Amino acid sequence: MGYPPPMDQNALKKQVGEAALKYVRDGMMLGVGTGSTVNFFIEALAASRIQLKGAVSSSEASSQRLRAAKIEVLELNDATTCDVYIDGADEVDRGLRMIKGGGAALTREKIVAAASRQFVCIADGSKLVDVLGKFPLPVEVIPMARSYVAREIVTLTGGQPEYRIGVKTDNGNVILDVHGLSITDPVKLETDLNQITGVVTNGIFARRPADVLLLGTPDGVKTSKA
Ligand SMILES: O=C(CO)[C@H](O)[C@H](O)COP(=O)(O)O
Repeated sequence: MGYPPPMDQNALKKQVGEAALKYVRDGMMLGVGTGSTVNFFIEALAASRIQLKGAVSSSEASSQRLRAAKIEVLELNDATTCDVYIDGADEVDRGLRMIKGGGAALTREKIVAAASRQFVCIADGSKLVDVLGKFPLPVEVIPMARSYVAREIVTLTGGQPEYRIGVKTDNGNVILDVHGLSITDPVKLETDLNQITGVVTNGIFARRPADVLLLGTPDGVKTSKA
């Protein structure tokens, strides 16, 4: 005894979920992402006294949690822009570029991130990588184009696309997870994948990286800025 037990991944997610409150103020229009780290953020927000103008959500799942916390959820078309967007990541590099979409919400996440003035990424320390790509890259695809897009992805990247069976996105589409990538030029691959007909979008967030990264570590929250 004498040493505190190591913090588990959920404790680190909770830590950064709570730390993200520092970026949220009364009267803001808030963009809210998707996933277990964001769920901790929503819990912290619900327990706070912050009075938002409203929230724009990146998924039906987050909208439900926000409404349960009595936070008004608006359509992006009505909100126009968000002051801050808070979201997690599956991988993040030191340039604050990310892979996202493990929860299949990548397209709406990318849209809300694009329409937000500031993007604060919250992640536990295991998500930090030198090179993106160990986490299979999610690509949202129009269902009828699935096989065609998979073949094009093999030709373009040399990676192995795998159909995420049983998953339908909030937009009614399917997900291909691309294994075996080492993404040394994330902006180029993000752009090139989106040129394949039938791709809705892919989970590389490099053209619009995060502005701030809050990384949960056993030594506390580490903040990096772009
Ligand atoms: O991109 C996402 C959902 O599409 C999530 O941000 C990502 O999967 C991280 O999830 P978690 O916070 O549960 O680790």
